[in-house]
Amino acid sequence: MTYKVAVAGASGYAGGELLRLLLTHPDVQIGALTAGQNAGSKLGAHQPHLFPLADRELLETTADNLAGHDVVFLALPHGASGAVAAQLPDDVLVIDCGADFRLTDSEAWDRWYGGNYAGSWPYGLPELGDNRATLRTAKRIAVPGCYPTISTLTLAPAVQAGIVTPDVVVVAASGTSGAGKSLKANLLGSEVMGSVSAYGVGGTHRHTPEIIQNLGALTTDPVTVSFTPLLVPMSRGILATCSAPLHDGVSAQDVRAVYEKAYAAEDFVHVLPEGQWPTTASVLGSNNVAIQVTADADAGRLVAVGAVDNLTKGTAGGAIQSMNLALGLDEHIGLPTAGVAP
Ligand SMILES: NC(=O)C1=CN([C@@H]2O[C@H](COP(=O)(O)OP(=O)(O)OC[C@H]3O[C@@H](n4cnc5c(N)ncnc54)[C@H](OP(=O)(O)O)[C@@H]3O)[C@@H](O)[C@H]2O)C=CC1
Ligand SMILES: CC(=O)N[C@@H](CCC(=O)OP(=O)(O)O)C(=O)O
Repeated sequence: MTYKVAVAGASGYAGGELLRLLLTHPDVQIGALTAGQNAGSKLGAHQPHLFPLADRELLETTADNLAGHDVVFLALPHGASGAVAAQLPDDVLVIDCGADFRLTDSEAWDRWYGGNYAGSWPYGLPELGDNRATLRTAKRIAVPGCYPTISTLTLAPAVQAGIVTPDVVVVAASGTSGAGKSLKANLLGSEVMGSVSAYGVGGTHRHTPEIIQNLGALTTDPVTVSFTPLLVPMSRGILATCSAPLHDGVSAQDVRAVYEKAYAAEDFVHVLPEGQWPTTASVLGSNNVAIQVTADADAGRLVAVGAVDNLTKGTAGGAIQSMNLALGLDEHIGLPTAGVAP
C-alpha cells in the first residue's frame, strides 16, 4: 500500500527535512504541501535542495487542502497545530512536530507556553519506556523537541536503572537551524559566526518541563533538571553534555554496562566504543544518536554526552520513525543510518 502524505509548513526547516526523507521512502506518495505567508509560491524558492519537488506549489494551510491524505505532518510554529489538527478526521494519522501536544500537564503548558492547552498525544520517542507499543496504535503523535530528544536519550538508562540521583544538569550546544527560519536578532550571521553563546539560562528554557516529564516517567524519585542551551556557529546538530550525582560504588564499567544493555536492541542509538566521544559531525543527516558515558569518580558524577542531528532524529527523522510504527511498517524505512562526512 502507498500512503498519501501532506506536509504543513513545507517551506520551513522541519518541513524541508521531512520532505528530504519522504522522497526516499518507498511507501509514501507526497501530496499537499502547505505554508503560511509563502503560500502561492513554489517549493523550490524555499527548499532549493529538494529538486524533485521544486515546481510544486505551496498551498494555504487549511483543513480543505490537507484533506484526503492518510498522513498529515504539521511542521508549524508553536500554537498553530491545535486548530488545524482539530479539523482533521480521526482516522488520519496526524504527526505534530511542534510543542502543542507534548506536555501531559496543563499547568506546565500554562507556565511554559501559555494560551490554550490543546491536550497531549502519544510521544514520538520510540526508545523511551513503553512508547514504541503506544505508537503502533496511535493516530495522533507529538514529536519531541530537539533538546528533549537528545537529553532524554543521553540520561534515560542511568535514571531508569537507578544508578544516579535524578538531579540532572544538561548543557547542550545547538546549531542555528534549531531556531527555525524566521529572522531573530541573535541569529544574524555576524552575531553567530565565530562565537558561542548561552541563552534560556537559569531554568527558563521551555524544554525543561519536557525533559523532566520524560525522565520522571522512568523513576519514582523527584526529578530536577538544570538545562542550559548554547548556540554555536553551525547549521545542524546538538551536542548535549549531561551529568548527575552517581550513587556510591557505581564504577565507570557499571555505567557502561547499563547503557550498552539499555540500547543493545536500538538500531538508531549507538553507545560508542570506550574512549570515543560523540561529535555532531558523525550524526549529520542521519537518524542516529551517538552516546558516550563515564563516571567522574572524584566529583561523584555520571557524565554522559550525546549527539544528534536536530533536524533528522531531532525532528523529521523521529517523526517518520513514529509514522512507520503507526502505519505498521518497518520502523527503519526511509531513515538514513549513515551520516554525511566530512
Ligand atoms: N528546527 C528544529 O530543529 C526543530 C523544529 N521543531 C518544530 O517544528 C516546527 C517547525 O519548525 P521550523 O521548521 O524550524 O520553523 P520554520 O520557521 O523554519 O518554518 C515554519 C513553517 O511554518 C509555516 N508557518 C508559519 N506561520 C504559519 C501560520 N500561521 N500558518 C501556517 N503556516 C505557518 C512557515 O511558512 P512560511 O514560509 O509561509 O512562513 C514555515 O513553512 C516548530 O513547531 C518547531 O518547534 C521541532 C524540533 C526541532
Ligand atoms: C537553537 C534554537 O533556538 N533551538 C530552539 C529549539 C528548537 C526545538 O526543537 O524545539 P521546539 O520544537 O520545541 O521549537 C530553541 O531553543 O528554541
